[in-house]
Amino acid sequence: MLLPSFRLDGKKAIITGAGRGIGRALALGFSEAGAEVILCSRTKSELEQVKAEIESRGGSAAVFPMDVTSTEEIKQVVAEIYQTYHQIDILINNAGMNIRSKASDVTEDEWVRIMDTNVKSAFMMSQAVGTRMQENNGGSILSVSSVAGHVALKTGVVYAASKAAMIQMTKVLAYEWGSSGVRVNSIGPWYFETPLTKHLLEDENYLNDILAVTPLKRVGQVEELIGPALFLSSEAGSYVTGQTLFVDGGMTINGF
Ligand SMILES: NC(=O)C1=CN([C@@H]2O[C@H](COP(=O)(O)OP(=O)(O)OC[C@H]3O[C@@H](n4cnc5c(N)ncnc54)[C@H](OP(=O)(O)O)[C@@H]3O)[C@@H](O)[C@H]2O)C=CC1
Ligand SMILES: C[C@H](O)[C@@H]1OC(=O)[C@H](O)[C@@H]1O
Repeated sequence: MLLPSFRLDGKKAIITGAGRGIGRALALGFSEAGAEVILCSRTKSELEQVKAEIESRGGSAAVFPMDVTSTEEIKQVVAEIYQTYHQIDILINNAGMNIRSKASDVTEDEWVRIMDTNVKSAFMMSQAVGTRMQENNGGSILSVSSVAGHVALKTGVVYAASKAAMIQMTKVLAYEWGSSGVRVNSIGPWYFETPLTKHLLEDENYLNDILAVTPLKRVGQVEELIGPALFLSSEAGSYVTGQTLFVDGGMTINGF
């Protein structure tokens, strides 16, 4: 059998920010691929809705509310998850936010909130889960960065710095943990329709600006991230680590 498997049967996957948007789509997709998904975010009601949707489709999910900006909460909830599951095979660091200020207007509070939510959380989750993966038989960590971590956008310098940090963190964790069978990768989306971007994409002029630099001439649908994420998290990506796959409709290749 030459074809690799995208199936995740018997695998256990933690997904942060799973209550809506990209995280919800990945939770539904990874469940359909056979994984037992562990749903984390602050809003328990959203997580319960996703759990119910997964179960209605015959899948299995658990809700573990968590504020990823709290390192203590990460340590406590990850310990609780391991008491229940004993082994985690996949971690998706998806939780994130943005405050789109001009550089000259950025406040220290904005810096802290964005950096804590987007990149400190991803590192602390990776450390809490990745060190346990090394003691078991390895695993896969996937962080959701952004094209903003690779090219200059008008969506905020702090957000861009946080997403660029995720890309470099991916490389160094992959470098340190490869020998113990832990693969570490990222995906870098361009615009996808989610609650985070809905108000932006409803602005016709802003949408036209996006389409003007997007070779595929459309924004992405969250379901289109499931395949790339599955590839990097499953046996199909077994020899891929330290990489960032931009899922961007061609936006990052743009020149003139
Ligand atoms: N949509 C897009 O176009 C793009 C998105 N991205 C990235 O994708 C990821 C998901 O974005 P998207 O789905 O659009 O965003 P949404 O705002 O739709 O969802 C964000 C998710 O993260 C969770 N979250 C936010 N803060 C915290 C926190 N402190 N602790 C735990 N969970 C938290 C939210 O739940 P709750 O508020 O209940 O905690 C929610 O489930 C982000 O990292 C974003 O930067 C990257 C490129 C493009
Ligand atoms: C492509 C970016 O990541 C996108 O831009 C924004 O303003 C949102 O924060 C999205 O993340």
